[in-house]
Amino acid sequence: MEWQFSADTVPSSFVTEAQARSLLGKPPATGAWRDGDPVGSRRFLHVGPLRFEAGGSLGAVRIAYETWGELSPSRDNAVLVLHALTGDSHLVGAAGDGHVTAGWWGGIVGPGLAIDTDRWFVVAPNMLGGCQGSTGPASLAPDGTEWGTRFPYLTIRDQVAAQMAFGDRLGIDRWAAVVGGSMGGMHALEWAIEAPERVARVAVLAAPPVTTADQIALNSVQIEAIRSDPLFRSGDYYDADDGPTRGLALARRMALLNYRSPAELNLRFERAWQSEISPLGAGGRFAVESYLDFHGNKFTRRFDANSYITLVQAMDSHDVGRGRGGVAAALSRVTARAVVVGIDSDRLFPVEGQRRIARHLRHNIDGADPVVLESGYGHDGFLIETETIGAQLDRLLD
Ligand SMILES: CC(=O)SCCNC(=O)CCNC(=O)[C@H](O)C(C)(C)COP(=O)(O)OP(=O)(O)OC[C@H]1O[C@@H](n2cnc3c(N)ncnc32)[C@H](O)[C@@H]1OP(=O)(O)O
Ligand SMILES: N[C@@H](CCO)C(=O)O
Repeated sequence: MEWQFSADTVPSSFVTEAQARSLLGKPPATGAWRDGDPVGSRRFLHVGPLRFEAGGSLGAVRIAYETWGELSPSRDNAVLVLHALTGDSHLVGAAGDGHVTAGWWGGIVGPGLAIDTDRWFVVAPNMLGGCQGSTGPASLAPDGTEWGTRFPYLTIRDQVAAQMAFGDRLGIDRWAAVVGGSMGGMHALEWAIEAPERVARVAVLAAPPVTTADQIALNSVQIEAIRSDPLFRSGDYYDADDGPTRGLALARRMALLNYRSPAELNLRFERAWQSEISPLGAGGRFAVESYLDFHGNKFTRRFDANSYITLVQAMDSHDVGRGRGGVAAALSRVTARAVVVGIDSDRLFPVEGQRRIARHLRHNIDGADPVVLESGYGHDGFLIETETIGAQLDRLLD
């Protein structure tokens, strides 16, 4: 266990596209990261122009993605895996540039695993608005500077529209399965509702049919934590030497409280006190505070604050029933064979949401019920409980 971070640590920030281009010796103009260019194990495709629900638009959109396995000659074995709020395209460790990283679903995707890459062609895009290669607020606009606050307001449906255009460019008319957890589960649900003819199977893990007032409230204090950091500079911080790392780290601490369960935190950290690194002499911190600080600070090195706000607001927009006659009517459009998984200790997206989804799906493999996993890990159980989550995906794909 490492203890090197304190609440006062000022971490180095997320690396923007402009900085990355400079490090790679690429000219600071927009247009690099051409279609098919590999960067590590990532590739890129451009789609667009796209118009968005709230009225904004983007002339061109870059989608970063990774794939595993082989597409069959009849193109009928493609599985789309959609990541959660702060995830990315990197499902499985790869040695693209000699650097091996674990990937966020390494226990689920791979040869002989639940999503068996000897059988399925697995595609994982980074979502529109993100900051791991796809176009987002930290990407360069046509004028060569970051979009920043000029980036359009996005909804979950806008992000799925971008994923559909991406699927078109890949030449995949129909997915053998669309799988997503948390925010990725919102996307998966939208796919199955909006384009039932393109989705043979769908897995919705730890995601709700609508983002509730309670969940919007949890998101709103996180957004405010970022905005109230003076270094946020109303969103125009890309040219500054320092950014809103303190506000972003605080937002992540708040979010983490909803990602884990009270029982886990109590069991794991108890009232343990640590004073080894205290800057206060006689002071110190509770171990759980140190844990939150650690994750808050670590997060600022991989995520952009404007992107975080864009994605959280997209989650707030989620309501499968909007303009479709309500939740039940929307869900009744789904023709895909489905599995819906909830986690009993999830305090972010409680099981009641998954019950509501399962109740209205015509081809849910468990009838009117979701699968409810018993796990102490809370919402993050869909990332941690790979054996039990894998078993449910296995049932769907069998
Ligand atoms: C699809 C997607 O959602 S992708 C995004 C998923 N990734 C994330 O969310 C990134 C943040 N990470 C996490 O939330 C978690 O690591 C998970 C969900 C991925 C995995 O959970 P766990 O295996 O339970 O990891 P846990 O939350 O215990 O974190 C472990 C880290 O906390 C550190 N830690 C644990 N206790 C303490 C403490 N008291 N003080 C400081 N640091 C601590 C550990 O040293 C370890 O550090 P490391 O990441 O450098 O190895
Ligand atoms: N740990 C996940 C939780 C949200 O589902 C993430 O950061 O994306």
